[in-house]
Amino acid sequence: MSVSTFGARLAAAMDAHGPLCVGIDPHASLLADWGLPDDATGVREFALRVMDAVAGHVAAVKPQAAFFERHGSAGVAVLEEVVAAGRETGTLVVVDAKRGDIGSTMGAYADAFLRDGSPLAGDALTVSPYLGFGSFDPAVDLALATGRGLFVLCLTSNKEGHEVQHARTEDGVSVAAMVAARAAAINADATPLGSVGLVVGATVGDAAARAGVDLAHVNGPLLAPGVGAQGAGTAELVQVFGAARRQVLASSSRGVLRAGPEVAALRAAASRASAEAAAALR
Ligand SMILES: O=c1ccn([C@@H]2O[C@H](COP(=O)(O)O)[C@@H](O)[C@H]2O)c(=O)[nH]1
Repeated sequence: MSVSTFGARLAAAMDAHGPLCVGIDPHASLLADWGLPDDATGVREFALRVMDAVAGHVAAVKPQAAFFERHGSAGVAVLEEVVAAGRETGTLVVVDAKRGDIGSTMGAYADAFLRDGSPLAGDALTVSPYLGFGSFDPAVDLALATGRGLFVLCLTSNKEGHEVQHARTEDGVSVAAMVAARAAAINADATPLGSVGLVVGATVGDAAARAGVDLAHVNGPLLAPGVGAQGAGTAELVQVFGAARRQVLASSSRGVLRAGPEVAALRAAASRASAEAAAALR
């Protein structure tokens, strides 16, 4: 039986719902604003309410694992419920756990986040390439075999990212350009979109050009955090992505979540953010 690829499913979801991913980041401060306790029961109410509001209305959701893990096993169990809710509602789930380790350990992370039947396996996982791109070959292999995807950190939205990402390898190319080229090689023959994407912050300005990263040739999705709370909007999306804009999945967490706790208000905020991203990227 052939599996549909993550790239194909994401392209279809963006065509159907627009290019927005809503981040599910149950910050302690947001739990307080929503009148919820800062424990796993509060996180559960928060996360499932966001799913109620946006599932079926946006292309994807992106639970940030850290905000679930900080509540221990009960929090991780809530993350599993979010993954299950995505599966039940047909909403793509990008688990933002930024895993990266030596290959033998990466195989265990791949089992946890990418293997069929694992309760933490959504549709895609964020990974860190700073132990070497080849170190997560086990994750690439399992993602491609199971129709899942990866988003590899390339040009991150934080101001410190350039220290590593613009550094030059011994071949004289930037680390970010090397990461992008390796993803492009894996995606080379994929249509309509490959399944190994990059994380490129919507806040990075002209960083892709400065680092020699050819975003349009990655042939994979570009996850763009930084929209909303970190200051990026329509103009920044246009500036950062240019000719690569059709590949972009813009991501906003607090920018949408601050509209809660009412489901209708959350849905309206997501819909506004989605329309703005679409205007910039289509
Ligand atoms: O470069 C990156 C990579 C990941 N993130 C994550 O995205 C969200 C952003 O949240 P906002 O509330 O919309 O600022 C968060 O989970 C980060 O860990 C990122 O911001 N930048």
